[in-house]
Amino acid sequence: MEYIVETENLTKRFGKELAVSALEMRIPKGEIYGFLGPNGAGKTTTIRMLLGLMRPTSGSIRIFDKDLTRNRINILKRVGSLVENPSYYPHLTAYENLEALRKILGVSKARIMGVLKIVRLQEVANKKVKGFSLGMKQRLGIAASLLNNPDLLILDEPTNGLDPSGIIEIRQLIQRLPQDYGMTVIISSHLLSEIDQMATTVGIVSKGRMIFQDSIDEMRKFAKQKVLLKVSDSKAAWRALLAKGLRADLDNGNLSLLNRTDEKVAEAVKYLVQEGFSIYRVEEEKKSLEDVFLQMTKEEHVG
Ligand SMILES: Nc1ncnc2c1ncn2[C@@H]1O[C@H](COP(=O)(O)OP(=O)(O)OP(=O)(O)O)[C@@H](O)[C@H]1O
Repeated sequence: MEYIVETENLTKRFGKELAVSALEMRIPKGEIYGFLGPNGAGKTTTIRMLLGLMRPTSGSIRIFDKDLTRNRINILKRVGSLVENPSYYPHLTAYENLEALRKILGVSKARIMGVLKIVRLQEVANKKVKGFSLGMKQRLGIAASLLNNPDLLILDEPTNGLDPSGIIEIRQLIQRLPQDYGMTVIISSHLLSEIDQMATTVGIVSKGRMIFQDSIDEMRKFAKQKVLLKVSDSKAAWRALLAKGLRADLDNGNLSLLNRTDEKVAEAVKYLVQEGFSIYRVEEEKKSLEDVFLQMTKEEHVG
């Protein structure tokens, strides 16, 4: 497999504290790599090392199959990044802000409208940034990170502080990048729900260590959610569902459906009602990243 990013034993210490510990990151080409972990897990430290902003205590980083320390400038020319909240000139327009960066990067003027289109800000290109919502500012930050037409895009918590519609906009924008532009994307987050529908590969860090690295489908097996049913007689209802061939679980008196498709849930509910059960609640079990961690640390899985 062709890896765009490959780290060996990547380690960073701050005094006695081990912020990143023997990380073996493997990011295949064209993937959206969700880099997940709770606050303080070491995501930002790892990203800073990938961007050559911080030296590893030990270990090595290969990007585009070249060693980062020896080919720093050539590698970073092909990398775009958005780390921390970007700063803008609020009294300048979106276009003018990008123009200032364009000159530094030495890319063509045409690229400015190109990246504004990608992030769907072309219509407000000539509006001052001070009137922008947080979501628009984040999109402008992504536009800036795309100016040099990178092969690898690294976004550190780009959805931080955004409302749900802002998160969806960023998601839709990022999802198109590998297909439309051949990019590989790293996106870090402390929220599984944000990464869940965007990433194709996932790396999960906890206390500086990689505790899981595999495809999103493999991760979903761990994070499998259920539909919980609150019914009048859960044990009898469970038996009835099984007898009907519907997959269900009874755990401490709590009944849940294992097949979450709309059709199967509707079928189960309809059947139980027909059989005379009262249904008080049908709800989706929400698993937090912490729940998934707990499960994963029990069965360590680094693919
Ligand atoms: N410059 C620094 N000096 C000392 N300790 C640091 C430094 N930067 C990070 N750390 C420590 O390293 C650990 C990992 O921090 P890091 O910021 O990489 O985590 P994170 O996963 O990105 O979390 P967050 O989402 O909160 O940014 C933390 O315990 C943090 O306190």
